[in-house]
Formats: sequence, C-alpha cells, structure tokens
Amino acid sequence: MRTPSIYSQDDPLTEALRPPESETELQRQIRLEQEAEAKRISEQIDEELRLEREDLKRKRGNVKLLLLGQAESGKSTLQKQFQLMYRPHSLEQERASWRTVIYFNVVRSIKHILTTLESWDDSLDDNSAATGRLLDLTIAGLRRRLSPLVAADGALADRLSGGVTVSGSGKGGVFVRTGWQARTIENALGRKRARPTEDFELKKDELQDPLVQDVSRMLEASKDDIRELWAHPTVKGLIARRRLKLDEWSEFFLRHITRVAASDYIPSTDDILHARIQTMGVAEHVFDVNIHGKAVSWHLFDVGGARGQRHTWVPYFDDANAIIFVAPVSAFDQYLEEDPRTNRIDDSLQLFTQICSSPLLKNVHLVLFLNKTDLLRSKLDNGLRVQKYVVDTKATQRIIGNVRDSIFRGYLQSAALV
Ligand SMILES: Nc1nc2c(ncn2[C@@H]2O[C@H](COP(=O)(O)OP(=O)(O)OP(=O)(O)O)[C@@H](O)[C@H]2O)c(=O)[nH]1
Ligand SMILES: [Mg+2]
Repeated sequence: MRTPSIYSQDDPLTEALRPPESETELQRQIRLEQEAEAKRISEQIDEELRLEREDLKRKRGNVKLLLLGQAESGKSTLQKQFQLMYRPHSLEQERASWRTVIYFNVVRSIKHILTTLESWDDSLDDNSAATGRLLDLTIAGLRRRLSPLVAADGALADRLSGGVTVSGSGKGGVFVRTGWQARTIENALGRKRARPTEDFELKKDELQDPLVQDVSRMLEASKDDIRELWAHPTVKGLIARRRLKLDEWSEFFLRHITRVAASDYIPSTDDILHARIQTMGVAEHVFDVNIHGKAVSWHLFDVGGARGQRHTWVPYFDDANAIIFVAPVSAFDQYLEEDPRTNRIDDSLQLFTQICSSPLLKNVHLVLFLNKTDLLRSKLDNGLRVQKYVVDTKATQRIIGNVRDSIFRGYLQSAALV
C-alpha cells in the first residue's frame, strides 16, 4: 500500500501534478526548489493584493475636494475656516507668520492711498482754494513721514514670496506657494531649519525677523499719521466718489490700525481670516474628519484663481470627488486685476460655465458657494446698482428685483441648469 500523500487521488489536477514514479533524486531537488519559488511568488502576489485592497479601502475613506473660483473669491479664506474647524492647532502654529502678511497688507494700502492722492485732481474737490492748500500741506507732511514705512513694501513682498514673481497675473501681487509660512521664517533667518514644533518657537523666530521688527517699530511710530491719513477729508471724499477704491482687507486693517500697529501685536483669528495673500499653483490641505463614526481624510486643494494660475488646476480634475466653486457675489463693480477690462462677475460666470461643461468633471459633485454676501449687502445699501456694471446679457436679464437671487439665477443659467 502507498503511503498517504498530499496528492489526492480523486482530484484530476492533483493527479496531473503528481511527480512521476521514476523521479530521480536530482529531479526531486529541482522540483522542490521550483515549488518553493512558486510558493514564494504566490505569497508575494497575495501580499501585493492585500496591500492593494488596503490601499483601496483607505482611498475609499479619502475625499478629494477642489476649491475653485477666480482670484479673490475667498477660496483660501474658506480653507482657513476648514482649518479652524478640523485642525485648529495648525492655525495656531501659523499665527505669527500671518503678521508679515498683515503688515504687508497695511503697507500696500497706505502706498495705494498715497499714489492715488498723487494723481488726484484738486479741481474735483469742493473746498475753497485756501482750505485745499492746507489739506495739500497736511498730505505732503503725511507722505513725507510715511515714506520709510511705504518703502518697506518691496522687502515684505520678497520675504513672503521668497523673491519669486509671477508674470501675467495682475499688477504686482504677491503669490505664495504651499508651505510659505515655514519658508517665510527660513527666508528671514537666511538658512534652512527644521519645521517648528512649538508655537513659541515660531513666534520667537518671527519676532526675531529683523524686517518684521523694523516694520513693527515704524508702524508703532506712524500709527497717528496712518489714522490721520485714513480720516483725512480728501481720502474720505475720494472713497465716497469712488475715485479711490480700497480692497475689503485694506479697510479692515486701517480701521483696526491702533491694535495692528502695537509693538506686541499678534494677529487674532479674525485678522487671519481678513488677511490677503494670493495663492500660487495648488496647495493641498489634509483634514481628518469623523463622519458618523467613520474616519475620512479630506484632501482640500486650494488653487490660485488668477487667470495665469488656472492651467495648474487641470491635473487635479481626474480623480476629484467634489468641487466647491466659490463665487464672490459682491464683485459686480470690480474688474479683474489681471485684465482690467473684464468685469469680475462676468469672468466668474464664464469660469463656472467652463467648469460645468468640462467632460473631466462630469461625475464630480458640484457645490456653488455664493460668497461675500456681507459686502454685497453693504454695496447695495450704499446705492450701487448691479445693472450698471455686469455686461453678461444672460445674467443681466435676470438681474431684477432681488439682486442676490438674480445673480444666483445667472449662475444657474450659465450652467444651463434653468
Ligand atoms: N467681507 C468679506 N471678505 C471676504 C469673504 N471671503 C473672503 N474675504 C476676503 O477676501 C480676500 C480674498 O480672499 P482669499 O481667500 O485670499 O481669495 P482666494 O480666492 O484664495 O484668491 P487667490 O488665492 O488669489 O485665488 C481676503 O482678504 C478675505 O478676507 C467674505 O465672505 N466677506
Ligand atoms: Mg488663495
């Protein structure tokens, strides 16, 4: 009787694989080696399949979300809101580096006011010649005293951008790439350093940045002059006549100049949400979110919205799960920085139409986020009329009665949804 064998006599496959009765010792050795190698390969394949399955499982818990929209629509601000909700500690770590951005925003605003005043035609003013001369003298004094602060504009821009300039994306805007917060400190110290682990370390470094320290000293010394400039009747008059247009963040920081110019200033969360710096390329932010007890990783891609940046979005379309399209409804009286002939609402509508008709995005969930409604309300309260600005005929036809609703309808119409 044959000894029991692993080769079952009932299974035809096993029967076929049975070694021949006449197998020599050498042949047996070779066969066993081949079987061991086959087993190793099979186990390797099993392991690879297991890893692939795990990866797939992990990916199923991953959500890729794109934040799209024109420049200044509020994408990075929305991303900061996500950060506040899901990774507040990381915003805490960045807090001090936002000081450089806010100083830059303030210096740019003062520069913009002074430049506009330079080209101001005094025949537009109602004041008598004597009062006009007096006002001129006051402004000349302010300009002289504020000039060292205004001169820091270029150095602050370089600190933030690392000296990288972007052509064709607006007039002299400063763009930052992902990870700019840590790089700003590296640039300040002029050497590479490990990522900061403690808030204190970051604050200390930032406070040691000689440029930021200089600007802080100048701001503190100039805060009365800045307040005087901001409250000056000529400046107020130019704003009222819309000959001087200030961005929302400019007005915000100038209103809070006493606090911002204090030597121990650390930006508040509200300040960080108001700070303005343009995004370059695509910046990924990962948030672990617990949804009904299941951990999901949200990969939020915040993109640069200026026209010169939009080509960088396309590689991210392929495997996106959802898009939040950010539309600034208050922008009806504004024009693109990168193309001053194009109304911002018209550009936003066009962009939305392109996104909606892209075949790459046909299976992607789309959220239309109508942003800056607070500014829309205050503009309408101040008597601005949407019809005067928006040239997109489709949207304009709809702009009757409730303006917010009609802009919304314009978006839907452009997307061929109504
Ligand atoms: N008043 C008001 N300001 C807002 C709102 N959302 C954003 N902002 C401000 O608008 C400015 C521009 O916002 P960002 O988030 O930098 O714009 P962005 O879309 O990321 O712009 P790019 O990076 O150039 O594409 C910032 O100063 C924000 O504080 C809003 O709902 N209301
Ligand atoms: Mg941005």
